[in-house]
Amino acid sequence: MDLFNEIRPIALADARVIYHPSPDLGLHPDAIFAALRAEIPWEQHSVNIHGQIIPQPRLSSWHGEVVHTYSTLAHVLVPHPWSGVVAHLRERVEAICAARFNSMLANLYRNGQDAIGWHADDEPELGPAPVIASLSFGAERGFHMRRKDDHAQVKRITLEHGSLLIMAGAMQRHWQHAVMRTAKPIGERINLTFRLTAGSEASVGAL
Ligand SMILES: O=C(O)CCC(=O)C(=O)O
Ligand SMILES: [Fe+2]
Repeated sequence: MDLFNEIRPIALADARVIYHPSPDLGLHPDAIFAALRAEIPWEQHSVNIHGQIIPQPRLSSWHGEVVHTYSTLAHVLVPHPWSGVVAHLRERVEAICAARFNSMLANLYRNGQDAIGWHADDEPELGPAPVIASLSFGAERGFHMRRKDDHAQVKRITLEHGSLLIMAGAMQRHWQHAVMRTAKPIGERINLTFRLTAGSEASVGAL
């Protein structure tokens, strides 16, 4: 059996979701984790909820060619240029997905208390049916999905060290996702989500 090509479609109505437990990323996942941990400039981002500045329960870093000015963010995020292992992974993931990505959000979940709440990556600049490629390294975490119009429809998968989750089709239109807090004593997890964002590429140089 060729483990690198073991691809598992996730059955989700009105969405296209594919899970690769061990895609060929050209480097061992342990080495990728160590390189990402050291190379990425991890930052504390905050959201502005009705004038209250709230730090996110994780560290993050934007990379690529697109400036993000999402309404909930408390500050404009100027992305870091592609470099090192991040640039390498972008090429590998583009080849595996046969898709182009110009933006990547990195998240560092320091322990089980770090999380990301229910949301969909449905910003207009991602388009109606974005392909989002999500790489996971380090501690395994549960990835929860629920249907936007029926929160009783839920699905949970485990994102393993070195895995790739591809979210496509109308996933972001019909489903939300989250990584919940856990009381389990677990270590660090790094997640990278590669996206293709329209619009603001030209403004990078202006900032
Ligand atoms: O950590 C994950 O697996 C998900 C991250 C996520 O949903 C996001 O950055 O939009
Ligand atoms: Fe997301």
